[in-house]
Amino acid sequence: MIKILFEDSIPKGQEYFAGLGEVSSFPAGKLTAAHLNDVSILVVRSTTTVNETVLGKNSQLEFVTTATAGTNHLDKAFLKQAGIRWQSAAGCNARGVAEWVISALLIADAQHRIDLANATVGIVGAGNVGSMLATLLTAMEINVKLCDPPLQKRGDKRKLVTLAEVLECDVISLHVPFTTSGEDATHHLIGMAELGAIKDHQILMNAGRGEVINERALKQRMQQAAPPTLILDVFDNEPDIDTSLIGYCFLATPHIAGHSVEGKLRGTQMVYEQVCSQLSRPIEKHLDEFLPVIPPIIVNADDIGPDKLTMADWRTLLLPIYDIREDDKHFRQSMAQSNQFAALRKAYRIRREISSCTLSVRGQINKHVQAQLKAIGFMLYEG
Ligand SMILES: NC(=O)c1ccc[n+]([C@@H]2O[C@H](COP(=O)([O-])OP(=O)(O)OC[C@H]3O[C@@H](n4cnc5c(N)ncnc54)[C@H](O)[C@@H]3O)[C@@H](O)[C@H]2O)c1
Ligand SMILES: O=C(O)[C@H](O)[C@H](O)COP(=O)(O)O
Repeated sequence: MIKILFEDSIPKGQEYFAGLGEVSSFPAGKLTAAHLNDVSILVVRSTTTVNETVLGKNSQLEFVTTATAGTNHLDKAFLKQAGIRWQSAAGCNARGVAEWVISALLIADAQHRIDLANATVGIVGAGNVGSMLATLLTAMEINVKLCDPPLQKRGDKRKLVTLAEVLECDVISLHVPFTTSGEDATHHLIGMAELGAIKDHQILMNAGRGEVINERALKQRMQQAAPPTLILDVFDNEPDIDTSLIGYCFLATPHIAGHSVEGKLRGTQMVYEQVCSQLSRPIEKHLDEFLPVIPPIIVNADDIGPDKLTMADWRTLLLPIYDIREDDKHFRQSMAQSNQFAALRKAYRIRREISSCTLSVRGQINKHVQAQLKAIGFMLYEG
């Protein structure tokens, strides 16, 4: 019987994989060659590095998949040379990250760090996360600029701008993978020169990978006069991060931007389907079976406009679904006691996405507002 090994941080892993073979799990981040005896299929998340050191001379492994968007924990060159196929859960948590950015920007607007209604958000990386973020911001009628040289070279039809143009935007939001080779490598993409160009009226956000910003240069910049507003979800060298960086952040969270219930379960669903395909088995499990239903959210039309949605209206609608300040507060308090980065991530709370929420509006809202609410992802109850 085929052996499937999965990381124990994969939500509903047992429920999804049971029946597809001889299934077992290993503790997140603690994979050893001993776990891999006769294993053909390995399913991980980003805290498990998969390389020659871990796999050793395992000849049985045929397929590795990660229930995450990022793939920098997989040594792709080694896997190719060893003849082991790999896949990822591309796009699984794009909405979760985009909603994290929007929650942060609504707080920054409330605290007069930015005038969001008149701001331009520059997005570096126009892939799944960057595109989702652009869609949601556009629904809120906020200007966006997208920068993605690799996609530009591949003929992407959207209007894409340079990194220099993004560095002039009111918000600079990073959504690139961590890469170390090629002309578009992202390691320290934001270094001394770029940080010097970012002024105190601007916001710098990173929910990509910590290594994309040169943290030494970042700390220097934050110690200089007129530093920008800094919002970080990811850090260099996780989980052993430089905790002093948190003190420079307006908002900081422990790499949970994509940890919505939907984002994580979508990841499991995607890798499950890949394993089914690998084994030529039918897909019998579906996401809806595992997603708890949320009661409708009821708002009064008068409390949200009703003819035009302001940033205050968006706060009324969106912060009850996800308020980043709760994660920021918990992160700061926990890290002040000891470095609990990994533990905080493991025990992350239940957080739902806008697109799982039905909105029931009491009273009349115009067609334009209805369209905006749908465009940001709400299901509208029209009973
Ligand atoms: N914080 C979180 O919870 C979280 C969640 C999801 C993804 N991520 C990170 O964000 C990254 C992006 O996620 P995604 O799902 O959008 O991935 P994606 O692969 O869909 O998109 C990444 C985009 O970045 C572009 N890119 C690569 N190098 C670039 C460069 N030098 N300049 C500008 N653009 C560049 C690529 O062309 C691609 O379009 C992931 O690789 C992962 O590391 C973090
Ligand atoms: O790359 C991704 O998909 C996200 O960064 C994701 O949160 C990473 O996976 P995790 O460390 O949560 O297992």
